[in-house]
Amino acid sequence: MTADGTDGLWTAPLAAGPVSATVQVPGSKSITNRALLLAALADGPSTIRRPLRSRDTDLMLGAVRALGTAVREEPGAGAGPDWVVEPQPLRGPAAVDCGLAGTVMRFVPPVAVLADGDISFDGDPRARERPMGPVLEALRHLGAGITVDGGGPDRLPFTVAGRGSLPGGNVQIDASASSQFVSGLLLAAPRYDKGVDVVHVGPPVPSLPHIRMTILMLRQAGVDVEDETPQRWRVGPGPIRARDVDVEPDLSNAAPFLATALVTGGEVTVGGWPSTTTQPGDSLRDLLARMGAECRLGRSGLVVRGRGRVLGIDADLREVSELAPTIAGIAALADTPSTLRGIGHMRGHETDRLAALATEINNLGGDVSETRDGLRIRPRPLHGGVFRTYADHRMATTGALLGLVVPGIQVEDIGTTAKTLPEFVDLWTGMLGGAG
Ligand SMILES: O=C(O)C1=C[C@@H](OP(=O)(O)O)[C@@H](O)[C@H](O)C1
Ligand SMILES: C=C(OP(=O)(O)O)C(=O)O
Repeated sequence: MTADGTDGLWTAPLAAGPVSATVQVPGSKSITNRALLLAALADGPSTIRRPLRSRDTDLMLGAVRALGTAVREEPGAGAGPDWVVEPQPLRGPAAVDCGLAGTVMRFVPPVAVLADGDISFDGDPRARERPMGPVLEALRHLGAGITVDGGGPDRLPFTVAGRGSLPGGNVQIDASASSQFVSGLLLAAPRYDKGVDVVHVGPPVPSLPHIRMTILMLRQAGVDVEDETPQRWRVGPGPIRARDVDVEPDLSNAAPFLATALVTGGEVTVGGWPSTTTQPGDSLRDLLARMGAECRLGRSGLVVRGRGRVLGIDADLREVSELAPTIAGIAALADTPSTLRGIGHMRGHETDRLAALATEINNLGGDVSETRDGLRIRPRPLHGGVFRTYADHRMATTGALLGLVVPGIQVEDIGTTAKTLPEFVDLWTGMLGGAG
């Protein structure tokens, strides 16, 4: 069933005027899923406060529980319960459903090698196409036994033969398709006999802030991590200390809400914006300012104000590709052209996001072309129509953003936002309730 309960199409609400609102976005997917995994590997119980509840985090919860970890809910300060995680010896056999979650498919196999039995992995049809090879090759090199079901290329579905331990050590990896390949190895590495020494060899690694997030969370858990040499990360063996984690709001999920201020000439505040963070969404302050907004970080949160003009941008988004669909949506509504670069790896995300954005914006009358590693966007007046989403939460929120100012946009499968933000429709319509 879809949000409108009828034909699978959600009529995106048009903003009646400049939108003025304050929005609280739920917790970060990336922090929640790292915290869950580290808690499952830790030396004692811990609490995750204000975790994100969404499809991706439920899948990670399912994965750690399948491996034997006890997780119970407890009333907390957030909208939903906190999670109390009690690590247990990791056990197999078990089956892990990755859904379409990159964090589950890339972070859990390096942990599954530590279980005492076979752990099988599968996911959505699209998950079977997402890049996995370098992770499986690296794990085999570090001593793991992994068989791809059906004997095909290194993709889902596959089975990890958990043997209770892994030698670990030195490994080279091409992480140009996803930073998650590196993060996954680093998160499990303290529990390997020799830790790991990972060297990236290949074209640049995307989404480096997410690797910095991994390193920070490991260090906060008392793990020895060296990252002084570019493209090289070393994690020493040793305990992962149990620690309670407060999950920050998901700053990437804040993007379409803040973009609303820019494209409607209004003012939107996202509460609880951290003063320092490893989340790539913090770059919105710079990106939205370059596109014409005024951004102010204060006690109430991040305040973004539109000033009537929306400027195109020439930006390398390699480090912050989670923001690219929103930036592309703003660019399609701008007064001047944009070039988005450094995001070729987005062809391996929930869908081929470069193709999807170009196709769907062009279907509304836009002029977007794909380049080798990005998009060129020449603004043109858009018209209504169906905006297809390809099971991609960020396509869905981009369709909603365009629909604020282009009458008659219908977003297909708005429910796909449940991947990281099940409350999207409520938050969106709540935000517009304040439109003047
Ligand atoms: O480690 C993480 O939590 C993530 C890393 C990034 O992946 P890529 O490096 O594949 O872009 C990001 O796009 C994804 O949404 C979350
Ligand atoms: C790329 C994304 O997700 P995943 O963690 O599945 O890679 C994303 O959320 O934009």
